[in-house]
Amino acid sequence: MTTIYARELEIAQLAVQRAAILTKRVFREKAKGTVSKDDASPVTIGDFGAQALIISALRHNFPHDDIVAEEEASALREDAKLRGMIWGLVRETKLEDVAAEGLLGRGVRDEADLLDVLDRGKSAGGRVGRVWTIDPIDGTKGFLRGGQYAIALGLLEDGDVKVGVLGCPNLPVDDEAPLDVGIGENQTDEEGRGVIFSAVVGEGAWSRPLGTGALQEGKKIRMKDIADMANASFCESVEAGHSNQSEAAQIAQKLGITKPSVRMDSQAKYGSIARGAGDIYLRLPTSKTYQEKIWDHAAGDLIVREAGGQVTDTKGQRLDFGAGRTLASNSGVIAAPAGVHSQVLKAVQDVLGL
Ligand SMILES: Nc1ncnc2c1ncn2[C@@H]1O[C@H](COP(=O)(O)O)[C@@H](O)[C@H]1OP(=O)(O)O
Ligand SMILES: [Mg+2]
Ligand SMILES: [Mg+2]
Ligand SMILES: [Mg+2]
Repeated sequence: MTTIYARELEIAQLAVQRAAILTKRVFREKAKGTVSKDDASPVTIGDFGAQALIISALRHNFPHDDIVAEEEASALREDAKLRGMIWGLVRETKLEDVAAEGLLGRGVRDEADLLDVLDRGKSAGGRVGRVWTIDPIDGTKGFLRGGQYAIALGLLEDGDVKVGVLGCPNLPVDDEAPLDVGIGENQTDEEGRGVIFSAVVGEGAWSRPLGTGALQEGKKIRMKDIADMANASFCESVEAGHSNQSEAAQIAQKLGITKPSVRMDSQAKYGSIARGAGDIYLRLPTSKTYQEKIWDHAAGDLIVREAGGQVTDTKGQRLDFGAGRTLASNSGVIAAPAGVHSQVLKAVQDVLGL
């Protein structure tokens, strides 16, 4: 199905699938080992564990590639209890399919190696060479409340996204399921939930069930054409601090959208519009100082574009993943089907006064 990035795609999907086994287990456990980071955002043993598993798979398969990952080990160096909990999870989490697990390599050796592995994600990124971006749990707040979250992995080459994988354990497998199935709180990993979206540049985007063994068969996904804006649905963050929801409502009204927005955590929004469950994703800056992180957008950006969408910031510029660890040259995100993107952008710019 794919040519030049076939191996990267396979390893990335298996690594995400294995990480999801760990995060689902943490979700079921009472003690999630939640600690607060410097910016007051939460991180759990699920975030650390998933990052360690993904990096160990990349270290084995692509030892020369750089990695930009959200988490780092400093909090664990001082905290033996937390470190021990994470090590236990990492050691025990394996894909059920022995051949698939074998492809991911030997894994993390011991607690000291766990810290080293986590700290391999400190690359500065940039415009040169191969750089993986990892968000081990995107939407940690969603994860904690039982809403949507995603495990996000992207491969950049010279600053461009070439491969994107999003594991969404709480989204319905069914690409036809309505956008508002699986949002809100206390989603459980009952039957019929858990999907992996993936894309390779120039080759399209796929969805497949998020399993626990070898990869299941994928289906091509496409965005829906919007024939009538009145029936379009748009999604945005649950968190009012992450995106300006009152401006988004004005933009929707200007476009003639009549349905209320669907609020969903994480890059599950990108996956949902890519498969046509929703139409438009708006993320409008709430502050002049917050810079979006590349791991929060790389996979989603490619999946939407390969499904027939266009993704820009509010200035109409493509997201610039070569700028470093953050999207320093961008402001906000507008993702929509290519045929209506310019119309949506114009409404955004009118409302924001750009
Ligand atoms: N002030 C902020 N503005 C925008 N996004 C933020 C802010 N603080 C954290 N984030 C990140 O926004 C993403 C969640 O997106 P959404 O709001 O669409 O669910 C997360 O990646 C979260 O990080 P994290 O990965 O730590 O959860
Ligand atoms: Mg975080
Ligand atoms: Mg994130
Ligand atoms: Mg995260």
